[in-house]
Amino acid sequence: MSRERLYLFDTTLRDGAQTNGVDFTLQDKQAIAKMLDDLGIDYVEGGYPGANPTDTELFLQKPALRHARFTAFGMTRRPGRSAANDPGLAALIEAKADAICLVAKSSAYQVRVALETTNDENLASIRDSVKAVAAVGREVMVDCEHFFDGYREDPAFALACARAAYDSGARWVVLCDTNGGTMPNEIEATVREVAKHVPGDHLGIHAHNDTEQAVANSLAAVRAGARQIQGTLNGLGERCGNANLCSLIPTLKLKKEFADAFEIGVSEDRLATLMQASRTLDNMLNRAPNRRAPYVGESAFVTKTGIHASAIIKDPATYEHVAPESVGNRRKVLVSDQAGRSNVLAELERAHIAFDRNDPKLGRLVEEMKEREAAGYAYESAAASFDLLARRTLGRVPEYFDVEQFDVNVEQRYNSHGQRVTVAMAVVKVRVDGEIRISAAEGNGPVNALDVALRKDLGKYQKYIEGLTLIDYRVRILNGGTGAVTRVLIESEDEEGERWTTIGVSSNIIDASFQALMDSIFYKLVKSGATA
Ligand SMILES: CC(=O)SCCNC(=O)CCNC(=O)[C@H](O)C(C)(C)COP(=O)(O)OP(=O)(O)OC[C@H]1O[C@@H](n2cnc3c(N)ncnc32)[C@H](O)[C@@H]1OP(=O)(O)O
Ligand SMILES: CC(=O)C(=O)O
Repeated sequence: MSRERLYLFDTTLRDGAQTNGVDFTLQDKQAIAKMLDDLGIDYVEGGYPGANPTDTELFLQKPALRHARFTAFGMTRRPGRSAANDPGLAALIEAKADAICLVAKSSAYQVRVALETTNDENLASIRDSVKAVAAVGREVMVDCEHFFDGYREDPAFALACARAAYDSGARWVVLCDTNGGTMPNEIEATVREVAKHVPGDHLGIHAHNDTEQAVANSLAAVRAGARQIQGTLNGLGERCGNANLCSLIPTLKLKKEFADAFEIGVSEDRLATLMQASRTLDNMLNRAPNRRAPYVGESAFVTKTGIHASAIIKDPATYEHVAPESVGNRRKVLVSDQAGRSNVLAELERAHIAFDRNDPKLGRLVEEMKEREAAGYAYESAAASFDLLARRTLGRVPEYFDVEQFDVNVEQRYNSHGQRVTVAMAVVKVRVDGEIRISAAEGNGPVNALDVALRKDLGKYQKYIEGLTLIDYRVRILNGGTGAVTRVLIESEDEEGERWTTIGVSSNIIDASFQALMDSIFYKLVKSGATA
């Protein structure tokens, strides 16, 4: 059975740039355009030439794309002006773009209130603008702004706007749920009606996510006949965002209903780079990735419960709707108080710690881990500490050194300039190979002072920890009041760039930090193959 072509239009660089907190540089836009092209997107909307210097420059230096049509966005001519005499339209026509997407009002209310003109003038503006762009040989499409709200209020006028665009030569008439409040059933019914007047293979959908249904609305429009979907990477976009292409693309590729009926420009190989694309965008914008994002989020294929883990190990399909590798993600089985032997065995396997399923020590490890979790440990976030716990249960961690005593002091005093300063000092007494070593250090806080003193002189082990740095320190108070317990998580990195997290729990923050610091050093020694 032959499949119909469904076109993907990315507006990360235009609607995504309308997200508060997002500010692309020219170089960001060029790099993202290339990444979208590599992914197999059909249209990449770069921005609005003439609206700001970055976008104007982007369209002067049009990025060289191999597959995608580079698209410029802008308004139809202003009311009361001719198309030939409209500077905004002129800037669009002059832009180096393969396609031009014009935004036009398609709601009588918006025409009256926002444009302050008549319905007839709005229709004339659509016709004139589309013809002016088509006359210079560009592919033209029209974003019918507020289409669904407009159709609810005055279907004949909304349809007349869509028809004006199509009849004047628009390749695509894109129906926009601009305010993002339309429900999927209404989207489907409306697109079905519109498809009686404008052929479906000329209809597109642009959905906003204000009711968390932009993806569902886009799929509903496709069911009703639309053949172009507009969206953004990671769902960027004005207010609550646009339809998320990182959810839509795998759904279109992997879900039978769509995969059987449609072909998209993203190949299976490129689909496997989707998570990477999602992360690259987050990194560029300095945004923390959404762990719970479908398909590409860090938690999308994670399980921490014993019942699920035991089944996943037998067959991943028991608890996974698609294979994580298909989108470049991976399966993770975590160890926590919800875990059973299967989670623990999976984690041991990941850490290359040989453990016999029938070894009674496995039961002891699970029990000890659960007791510690009940006391406040959270091994799902501290795999290195779990690794040490498991090795210790097997008697495989040498007693490299012993801290016999430590002392931490925090003092506020005046410096020689008469300024009040807070100084932390730590002294650590360590026994290495039967020999006592005492080190002292100052730090910008008590934990820093303790860390520096502890790592100052570990005798024969010093060479293994020279490249060790602490890169993150997180504290959480687990229950308030006088009985509070402190959980400390420390992230470390070594000279090879490997990172690991260790944990400490105590009613005393210094003690909790000390446990996490010790685990970090011991983990590094084990990892380096140091012997006692
Ligand atoms: C739904 C969407 O996401 S649409 C995209 C929205 N994105 C942007 O607006 C970002 C880029 N915009 C800009 O840089 C500026 O708004 C510009 C350069 C386009 C225009 O700036 P200005 O000339 O200063 O106008 P301003 O922004 O104040 O107002 C927009 C004008 O466009 C008119 N307008 C709005 N939509 C349309 C349209 N589809 N066709 C014609 N004119 C329109 C408005 O009526 C308003 O006219 P007015 O100045 O006579 O009141
Ligand atoms: C065009 C557009 O971004 C919208 O109507 O939401």
